[in-house]
Amino acid sequence: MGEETAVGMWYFAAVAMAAAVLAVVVDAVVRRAHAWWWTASLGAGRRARLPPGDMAEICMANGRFGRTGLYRAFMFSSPTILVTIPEACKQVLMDDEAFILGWPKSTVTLIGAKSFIAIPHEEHRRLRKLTAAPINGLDALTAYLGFIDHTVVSTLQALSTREEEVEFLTELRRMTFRIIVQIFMSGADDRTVEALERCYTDLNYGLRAMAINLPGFAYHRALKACKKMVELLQHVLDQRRAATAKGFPRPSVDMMDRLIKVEDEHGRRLEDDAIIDMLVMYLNAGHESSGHITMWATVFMQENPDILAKAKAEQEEIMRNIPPTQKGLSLKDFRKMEYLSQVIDETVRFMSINFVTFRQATRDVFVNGYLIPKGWKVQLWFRSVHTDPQIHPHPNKFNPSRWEGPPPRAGTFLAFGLGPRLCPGNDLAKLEISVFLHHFLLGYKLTRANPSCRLRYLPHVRPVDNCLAKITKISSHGY
Ligand code: HEM
Repeated sequence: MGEETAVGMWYFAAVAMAAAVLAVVVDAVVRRAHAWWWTASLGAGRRARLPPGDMAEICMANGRFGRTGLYRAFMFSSPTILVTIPEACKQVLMDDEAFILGWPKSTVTLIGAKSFIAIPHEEHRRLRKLTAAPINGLDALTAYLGFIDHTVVSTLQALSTREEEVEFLTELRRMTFRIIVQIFMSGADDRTVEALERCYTDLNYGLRAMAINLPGFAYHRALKACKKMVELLQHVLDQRRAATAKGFPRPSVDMMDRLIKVEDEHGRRLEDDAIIDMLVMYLNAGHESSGHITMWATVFMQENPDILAKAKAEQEEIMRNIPPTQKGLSLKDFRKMEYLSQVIDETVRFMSINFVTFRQATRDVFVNGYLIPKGWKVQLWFRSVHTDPQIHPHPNKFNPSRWEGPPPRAGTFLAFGLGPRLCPGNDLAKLEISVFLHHFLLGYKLTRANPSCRLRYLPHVRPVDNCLAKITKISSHGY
């Protein structure tokens, strides 16, 4: 190497080093400027009560600042408190006066300004009571059990007769979508249901994507899907109103009927756009998570022969006790599925499909001794709670038996949330997932095309091949 080349290399290395140092210094200055900008107005007293953190755009909370459970950061252009421990999550989730929802604007645009994620407190309570009652509690769900059972059986039959491999997740999302559509707008024609289902695929990719409204971006496609969905739902609503005006009797009351008829204390009814936003939200929340969890529970059982054998034995026992005259499953049978229920709880813990949720403080609040200032956003990290070894020993082990015994301490299991915003579809979700697993365990096998397929984490964790697999019927077991 010539002397000149060596000098050149040293020079290059020195410049690179200086650039790196400068980047670190600029980064530190920007962090301090951020921190100063957002905290200066709080005054020294309130500032001193803030949780640790440095208002950087991304905060490596737990590791960097010790186990305080609350950290401050700067996310989605807002000063934010991240909450990662059960007691603090519980306090925030239970208090819907001090903490309203705080979803990013881009999410509200997609899900609807008149849906639960954006309507005022009182309106939320009123509409939640109306819509949650028909799907909450096992007695209310009796009305849907026959349809769920029938849909599951026909889905599995159809999948197992397909020569080629199928995208198991896609098929499950379709199945759970058909179930939620039946509950919310029974009798919708197949073309509308399929068109809506396609829209939801685009909507979901956009929900947790960067809000860039330019062709080629997921958010742009999601906005287009939303527009189409509103048109489709408006058409169904118009048809429903026209049929009612002509006096055609409805075979049974579904959620759309309830939303059309409901009146507030002044006798006012919901406008069409409010009904549509509610439908957009419920149809979305009502099928995506259930479809994903059904897939993961099936996959985990296939991957763990002991768990599969135990779950199958429980279902065989239930089958032995079903009288020959009974058609399909009953709620009594479902109540006996104790181990299967643990498998589902473990799947929702293990996958934390809804890994984070968003709130905003309406006033200064102290949580775990730290101040959450008025107006600041709050992110509740359910995944951190579910993977904390001090709460769930060996969190990376899929172990349904950890749910044996008394119910978990409040706040340690947040898969369905908690408090006034607790998922109103939790019983429905568990019922439909159980019915699917019941039939699957008794008669089918899943053979994945790419068992160690790479995962995609947003919007929900899933294999990139959507769980491409062959479904084989291995026994007819009474069905
Ligand atoms: C395994 C399946 C499911 C999981 C893991 C799940 C999870 C959750 C969680 C964590 C929340 C609370 C969010 C928060 O506090 O900000 C929630 C809310 C909600 N879920 Fe579910 N969910 C599931 C199935 C369903 C189903 C089947 C429905 C439809 C009937 C549904 C409808 C909703 C609605 C409407 C909300 C908003 C409630 C409100 O703001 O008052 N979910 N869900």
